[in-house]
Amino acid sequence: MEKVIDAKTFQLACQENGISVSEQQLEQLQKYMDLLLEWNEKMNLTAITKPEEIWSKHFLDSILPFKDCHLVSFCDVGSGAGFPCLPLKIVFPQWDCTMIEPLQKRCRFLEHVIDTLQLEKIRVINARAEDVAKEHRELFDCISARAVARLSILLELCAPLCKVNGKMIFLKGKSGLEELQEAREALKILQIRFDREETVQIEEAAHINLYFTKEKKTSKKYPRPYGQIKKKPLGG
Ligand SMILES: C[S@@+](CC[C@H](N)C(=O)[O-])C[C@H]1O[C@@H](n2cnc3c(N)ncnc32)[C@H](O)[C@@H]1O
Repeated sequence: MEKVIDAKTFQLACQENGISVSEQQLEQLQKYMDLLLEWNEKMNLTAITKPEEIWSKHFLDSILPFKDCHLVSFCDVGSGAGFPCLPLKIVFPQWDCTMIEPLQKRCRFLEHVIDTLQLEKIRVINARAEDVAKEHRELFDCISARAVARLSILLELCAPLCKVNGKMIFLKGKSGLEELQEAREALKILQIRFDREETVQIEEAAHINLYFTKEKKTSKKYPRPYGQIKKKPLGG
């Protein structure tokens, strides 16, 4: 893959992976980048501030793991400044998207991007995933999270939100495989099948994407309160 440094090389990299990105979608991504950099001066949204790094480490990194997904409803847990959900929504506008983010300031930013880009079929829930999951169960075809928690914790937060036979896709750094080993017991308890891992080299860093299928309905026991999950992750 050519080094991704601007809109054109980003578009080519997507094309090589079977994803077509139109000029209008590139403009929307550029606008999102402008808003991210503008708001980042007032609040902590991202440590990545060079445009060429945003194209690769935020946009491409968010989109490539989902290149084979054909979805109806998608939920991003711990969206922060919108990754991976917003680049996905721009490139796959037919998806119905939900972002769950507990920090109100970040939610305000996410709402502002949605309004400015006039995105439809997308919403922000200002809450923690474990609180949403108490009420709203088995709702989404696919749940994802990037840089939110270790895998055994994420599985407990996300499984209740996912439909039976739905997918869970977690974007991990180099600790991904070690986290997978650590989460073996949690997978058994929550009846989640590990499907595959995919390692993607984004510039100097290896990114490990982990793919799962939820096989059975999640017991009402989960998720436990966050304090308990953190203190004693399932199987830990
Ligand atoms: C390091 S940021 C990553 C943001 C984004 N996913 C990304 O990759 O750039 C982690 C985000 O997860 C959110 N978060 C932490 N615990 C959470 C929970 N229990 N439920 C939902 N979001 C959570 C935080 O508020 C924060 O915005």
